[in-house]
Amino acid sequence: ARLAAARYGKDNVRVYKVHKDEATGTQSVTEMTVCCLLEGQIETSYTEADNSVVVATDSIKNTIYIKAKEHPVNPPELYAAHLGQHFLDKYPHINAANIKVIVHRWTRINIDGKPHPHSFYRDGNETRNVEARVSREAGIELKSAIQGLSVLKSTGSAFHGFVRDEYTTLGETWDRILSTDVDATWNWKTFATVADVEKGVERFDQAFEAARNITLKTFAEDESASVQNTMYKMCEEILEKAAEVEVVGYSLPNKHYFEIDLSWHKGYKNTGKDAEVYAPQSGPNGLIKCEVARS
Ligand SMILES: O=c1[nH]c(=O)c2nn[nH]c2[nH]1
Repeated sequence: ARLAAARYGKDNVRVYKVHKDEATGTQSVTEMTVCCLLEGQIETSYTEADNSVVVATDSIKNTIYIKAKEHPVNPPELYAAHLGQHFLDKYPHINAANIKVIVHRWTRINIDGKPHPHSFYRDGNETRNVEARVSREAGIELKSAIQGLSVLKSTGSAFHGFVRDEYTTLGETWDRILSTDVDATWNWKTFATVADVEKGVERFDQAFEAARNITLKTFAEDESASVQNTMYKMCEEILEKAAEVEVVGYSLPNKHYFEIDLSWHKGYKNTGKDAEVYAPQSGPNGLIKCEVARS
């Protein structure tokens, strides 16, 4: 037998960092969950119980905290680049670091119309994520994402004209509920160094805001003919907005809401244009994926 692939490290490292603006007394907080997996000349730790090549996962966890102390944790793309590059700079036998940063939402609470200086609430399970691969071979590869942004529209969605054959029972509809959990990703051009990531660093927050706003606006305003077509429009707009992004992808579950025929009860009308009471489905769900690149 031979070792075909190997990477190891620490997962589920929860990190919180506060920034205190002395001048205004305003405090800002960031909470994230980090995974960091290393690759390199570590084969003998698997094949020969040679631990001399192992940077302990406990040390990797410590490094995640130290780098959060030494460097900004925002944007997460910059923190991930600093963290990954550290392992290449410190350990000659480590050739790649695979990092995932999941940033949780702490949104500032507005009290009587005024933003509170140090109080926040979790407005949804949506997260902002970054996956970074920092390697000697390729440099810094960054993939940003929005995950878990649940949306629903009560109309403005249709689905008709699809294949009808002996396997088809689904009726055509010109007016349906559309609901999904947004999983949007955008891949950046490769950065050669951390300095290159740092130069024009505002690009990352701008792309995140653009991707989130385009997703919500297109979802709301598009007279959707299908999940496929609506998500394609989102990708086109994000590519247009973010010059240094090479590929945009979406993976959208179609979370179905079924009409309930209540005509058995006193002839109640509750289907088609009279539908008001629906049965939200936990599964099965449609799952529609795409990746869109520049032509
Ligand atoms: O938007 C949709 N796309 C599909 O491919 C599909 N299949 N069933 N319902 C669907 N809705």
